[in-house]
Amino acid sequence: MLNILVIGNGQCGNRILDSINRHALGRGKSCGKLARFYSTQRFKSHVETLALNTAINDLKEMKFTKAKDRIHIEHLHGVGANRNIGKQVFEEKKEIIMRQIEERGNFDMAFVLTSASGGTGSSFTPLLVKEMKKRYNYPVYCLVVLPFREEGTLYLQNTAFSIQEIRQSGADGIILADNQYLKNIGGSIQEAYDGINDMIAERILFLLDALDSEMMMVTDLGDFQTVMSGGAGLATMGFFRADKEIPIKTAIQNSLSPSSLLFSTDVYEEASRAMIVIKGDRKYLSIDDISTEIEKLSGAVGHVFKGIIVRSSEYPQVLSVLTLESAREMENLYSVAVQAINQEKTKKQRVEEGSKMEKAFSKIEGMEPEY
Ligand SMILES: Nc1nc2c(ncn2[C@@H]2O[C@H](COP(=O)(O)OP(=O)(O)OP(=O)(O)O)[C@@H](O)[C@H]2O)c(=O)[nH]1
Repeated sequence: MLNILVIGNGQCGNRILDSINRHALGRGKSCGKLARFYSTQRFKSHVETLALNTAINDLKEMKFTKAKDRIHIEHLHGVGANRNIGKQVFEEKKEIIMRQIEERGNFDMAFVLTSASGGTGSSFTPLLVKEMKKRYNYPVYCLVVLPFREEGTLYLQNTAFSIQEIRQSGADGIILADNQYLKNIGGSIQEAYDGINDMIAERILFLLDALDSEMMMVTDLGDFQTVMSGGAGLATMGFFRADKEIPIKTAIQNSLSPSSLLFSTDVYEEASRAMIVIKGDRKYLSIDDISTEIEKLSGAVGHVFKGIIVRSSEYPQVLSVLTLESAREMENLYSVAVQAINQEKTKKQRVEEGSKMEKAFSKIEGMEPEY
């Protein structure tokens, strides 16, 4: 049995964590508010979850995460997308935060979930990972959500710096999920968030289940670590669940298709290593067909680990984890972020030079109101 820690930082991280807990409780979206009080989690592994946030309202909004796992790091009502304040708060509250992790015992692996663009999650995550890697010797993976590109200059510049800092923090890999890429999920913004969070939760839970299952063909934590250490330290995940009998080759291809991935990439061009885990009834899992399809992928990618879990009377499900040696979409994002940083810099300089407003204000210097 694996011991796994999942931490959600900031609002986005908290919400994805809550979605993971909801799925783990086996609950549908309509589940009542009180579920957390009488349900026990149905993880096979021993999974501890921890939500950290400076904004108490974000923590209160969580429905499926136990109160003892929602930790308020006091600082007004969030850090307002200011990563410098976020970093300062983390340093001030570091021991309180690390004690929460310490109290939860020892782990085989940890995930840290966050948005790249907000203030709290994106500034806490690199510092937290750095601290965890200093104190513990288990791998720490980050799942990082990229912003909608139209969310503004501050979010774009935060993204550029936070991803760079997470890469330098000692994290054992970064799994990317891109709001912009996934936004065609449709509906209102809240529905899009819920849909994206569910996609991420489903993939993470499948992965945890796979790493801790009896397999006909085995992929384990070691294989996952090898996959994640490949490429440029960036990865993404795909998932496909068949709702009827379909050829296993098609199910594998579907898990690698654009509509299944969390981040825009052509896996045959940009992936560096992969892990494919297939689950389903034995009668759907032709080993020959699986091998042919996996060989096609390894021909393009390099090394592909494959795992097969037999679950009677289940249609095939396929999870793909792919590390990337290049990521064109990330390069585009950094170009846009550089423009955003320059735009902010120019604005700041204009304010500092401040001439126009300062001149206007100074006109009344030394004067008194006359009545
Ligand atoms: N996928 C997804 N993205 C979200 C969700 N909530 C917020 N975001 C994205 O997260 C980014 C903002 O980061 P937050 O996590 O809200 O910020 P925070 O870490 O709480 O930081 P502060 O509010 O600045 O203290 C934006 O790009 C949002 O689009 C969510 O539930 N799901």
